[in-house]
Amino acid sequence: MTVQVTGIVLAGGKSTRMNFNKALLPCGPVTMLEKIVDELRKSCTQVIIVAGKNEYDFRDCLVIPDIYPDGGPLGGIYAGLRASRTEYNFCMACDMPRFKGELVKILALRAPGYQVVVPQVRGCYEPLLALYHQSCLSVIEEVLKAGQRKITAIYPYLKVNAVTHEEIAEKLGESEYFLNINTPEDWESYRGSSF
Ligand SMILES: Nc1nc2c(ncn2[C@@H]2O[C@H](COP(=O)(O)OP(=O)(O)OP(=O)(O)O)[C@@H](O)[C@H]2O)c(=O)[nH]1
Repeated sequence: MTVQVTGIVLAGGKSTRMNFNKALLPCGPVTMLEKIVDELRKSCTQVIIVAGKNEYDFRDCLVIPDIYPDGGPLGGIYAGLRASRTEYNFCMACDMPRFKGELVKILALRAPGYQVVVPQVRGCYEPLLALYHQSCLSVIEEVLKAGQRKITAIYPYLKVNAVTHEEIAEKLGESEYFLNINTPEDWESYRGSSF
């Protein structure tokens, strides 16, 4: 990997649709959050969990609260970047059980010269599975202060490198690394396939 990367997991959501904290859903013997942190450790120098008001007890991880209450995932990215010591940071949701740490290395190779490196799956950005440079902070702050919560609202102001799913799959193999779980139905379907 050409650049050092901090892994930032956003785990401060309300999990309203699941009606149970998604980070704590069991994936085999561990929770979904533990599974993700283990994968991030394969590629990242440090892992930060932005917990919002939730409480997590993780050794070897920095667990921090949000800075913007009700800032949503964009606010979580902001808090994570503020706490990080590396220029590039891989920010992701806590509800993506098929995530592979190798993805961070694939995106990091494409980072030099860009502020955001984001997978594009079937033409759509995956903004909660992307690299963000520290220099995004001022734009994120402006967008949050303007009351916007959509992560992609920051993209028009930044140098964004979109990496297609096909390019990623060439290196990672065909996997649903971008799958995210929101509802009990999503969870049942995921469990019905495999961990
Ligand atoms: N730190 C932080 N993370 C958040 C916040 N809101 C959402 N997230 C995280 O961002 C990711 C995507 O969140 P969503 O699935 O859109 O929202 P959610 O609140 O978790 O779930 P719903 O209430 O069902 O919409 C998840 O990993 C959440 O834990 C927030 O305000 N702060």
